[in-house]
Formats: sequence, C-alpha cells, structure tokens
Amino acid sequence: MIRLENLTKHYGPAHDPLIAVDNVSLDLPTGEICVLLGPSGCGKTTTMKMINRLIQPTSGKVFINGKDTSTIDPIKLRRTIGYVIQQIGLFPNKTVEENICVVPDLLGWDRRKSRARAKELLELVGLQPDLFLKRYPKELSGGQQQRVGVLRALAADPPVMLMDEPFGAIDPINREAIQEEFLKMQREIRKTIIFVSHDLDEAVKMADKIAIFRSGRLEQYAAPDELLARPANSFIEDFLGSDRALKRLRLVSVRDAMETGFITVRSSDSVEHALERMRSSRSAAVFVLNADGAPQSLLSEQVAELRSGTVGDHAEPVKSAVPTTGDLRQAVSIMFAHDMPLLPCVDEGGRMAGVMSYRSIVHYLAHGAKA
Ligand SMILES: Nc1ncnc2c1ncn2[C@@H]1O[C@H](COP(=O)(O)OP(=O)(O)OP(=O)(O)O)[C@@H](O)[C@H]1O
Repeated sequence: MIRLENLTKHYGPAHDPLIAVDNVSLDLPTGEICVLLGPSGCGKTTTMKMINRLIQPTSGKVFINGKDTSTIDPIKLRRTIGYVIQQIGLFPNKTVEENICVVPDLLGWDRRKSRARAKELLELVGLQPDLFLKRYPKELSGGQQQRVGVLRALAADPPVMLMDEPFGAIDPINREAIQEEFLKMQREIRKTIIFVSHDLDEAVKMADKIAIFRSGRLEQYAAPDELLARPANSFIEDFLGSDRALKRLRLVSVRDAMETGFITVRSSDSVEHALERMRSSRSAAVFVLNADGAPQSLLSEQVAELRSGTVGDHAEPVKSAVPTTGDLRQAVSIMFAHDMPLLPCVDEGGRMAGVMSYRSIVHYLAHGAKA
C-alpha cells in the first residue's frame, strides 16, 4: 500500500512560497490504481514525483508498504518503482530487449533470467518476441514504443508503478486499445499504481480511486462511481461536466442494474392471459423464449390491450439483446439504436437473464451507487 501523509511542496522563497502541493494525505491499497486528476498546474506531477523522490518534499511523508521512503537511498528507491512517462524515453541505440532489461541489468539480475523476462513481457502485450526483441525504437510505431516503455517499467517486477500521462501522446483509437490491454495485464500483475491523467474518461476507465486536485489541495478522493454520483463540491461538479451521469453508465454492469423478475409466456397463450400476467406483476411486457431459453419475441401491454388471439399473432421479434457482462452504456446504445424501451439481457449461453428498461437505468443511477 502507498500512503501519503501531509505531503507538501513549496517552491521559491520561504517567506513567500508558491505552494505546489498542500498537505496531501491519502492511502492507496496494494494492487489498486489511483488516478491523479485536475486542472493544469494543480500539483499532480509534483505529487507523483515526490513518491519516487525525483522531487524532494518540503514536508510530509510517503510510505510504501509501511516503510518511510525518506529512509531509503533515492537511487535504490527508484529501482523499485516502475516509471512510465508520456515521452517514453526509450534508448534509441539499444534494442527493445536491451531497453526492457535496463533495470534488471542495473540490479544485477542473471542475464538469462532478464532476457527470459523480456520475452515473457512482450508476449503479455501481444508483441511477438521473434519480431520485436532485436528491433530498435525507431523501427516501432508510437503505440508499440509506448508498450515497450510500460514493459521496461515492469521488467524488474516493482510493486509500485508511477505513470505520468503514459498514453497521452497516442491517438484515440490506439489509446483505447492500449488502455484495455493495460487493464487486462493489471488484472494479472496487480501492481499498486499512481497514474497522472488529463483525461476524465481515461480516469473513469482506469481508476479504482480518483484523486481530484485544485491548487495543490486534494479536493476529493473516491471511487469513480462515487465521485460521479456524489461530487463533493461545485468545483468538482463543474470539473466532471454536465454529462457525468452518462460517464457513470460505463461503470455499471448490466448484471447489477437489470431487473430479473421478467414474465415469460408461450406463443400459443392467449393475449388475455398475457395481459393478466402483466397486470398482476406490474410488468410492461411479456417475453416468449425459444427452446434454448433465448428471448425470441415480446408483447407489450399497449399492444396487448388492443388485440385478441394468441401471443404469437402479435408479439414483435426481439431485435437485439445485451450481454449481462456488458455495461449500461452498451445497453443504452442498443436501446437507442433499435428503439427498444425494453431490452432483454442474456447470459453467456444466450439465455434470457433479465430486462433493462429506461426506468431501471434511472433507478440504478439514483439509488445504486455504493456509498
Ligand atoms: N521547479 C519548479 N519551480 C517553481 N514552480 C514549480 C516548479 N515545478 C512546478 N511548479 C509549479 O507548481 C505547481 C504545480 O505543478 P505541477 O507540474 O505539479 O502541476 P500539474 O498538475 O502536474 O500540471 P499539468 O497538468 O499542467 O502537468 C504549478 O503552479 C507549477 O507552476
């Protein structure tokens, strides 16, 4: 775990200092990602660089796994903390393999062990070792260079990583891909990560915790969903933007927000029977499933009220469904695209598991966020 305790940095003369970081305290549990966010000049980078002592704090302390880092030699400290920066900073005259092995070599690792590690890391991000180990940085795309930059920081298996806008220079499409890939890797390696970003969407996607700074002060420190649901003050509300409810949609899984008490009928059932079932359960529609349990068609209350005969005569085919593993943004997108106020949710086997409605989404956004 990383603990910042009253961390403070002043620049300039003591009688009239510029207070870059002002009494910041926070705890980040092992294996979590904390994104530092806030307007330009609010103290994000200074805070991060005090963790690996590239900047010396004016006062306050940083603890890593309970150890006061001011008692560790700064050079040694930096070798145990991975560091990724936007400008990447690969050595142009070293191969990918040599670049990845820089810290293990400095630490005196056995050569075979470090070379095996380089190979293993490249495989982890889908870069074929045969093709890439012996290449030079200039023979890589920007996205590939950034991946190698991340691998270099991971090579000596540091428990803590600092990442200063690591994906800031990558185009939006590749950036999405590299973020996904990084999160997938993080699920395996479980590093404790402090990550500076300018991008709220990136922060919401990557963070377990977001720390919002203003003028050197920590204004709010919370999980993304909590932050978006309950901004602590009007500065944060403005910073998050008027579309913060939409941003929350991607944080909520379909499984958590769907309604599971849906009604099913057979297509040979009468419309009257279907209507009775809807009314007694206060459902807006009934569903017909196929033999495998997949949603096939639906009959809404409005249609049923005007018709007679069998459900099969009047039910409309289900145009689409959302997987329960998806998020609310995906669900809303399908609902809009297909004009489906009621969207079936299906499990891995395609079987119907629940229903999403506009009402269930609004209800979840109003009441679902964990306090
Ligand atoms: N070496 C320095 N000497 C004097 N002032 C500095 C120094 N480094 C940073 N500052 C000031 O400290 C404050 C915080 O800077 P910092 O780089 O931490 O902000 P930031 O939030 O990372 O900004 P950005 O998002 O623009 O990168 C700013 O007002 C900056 O001008």
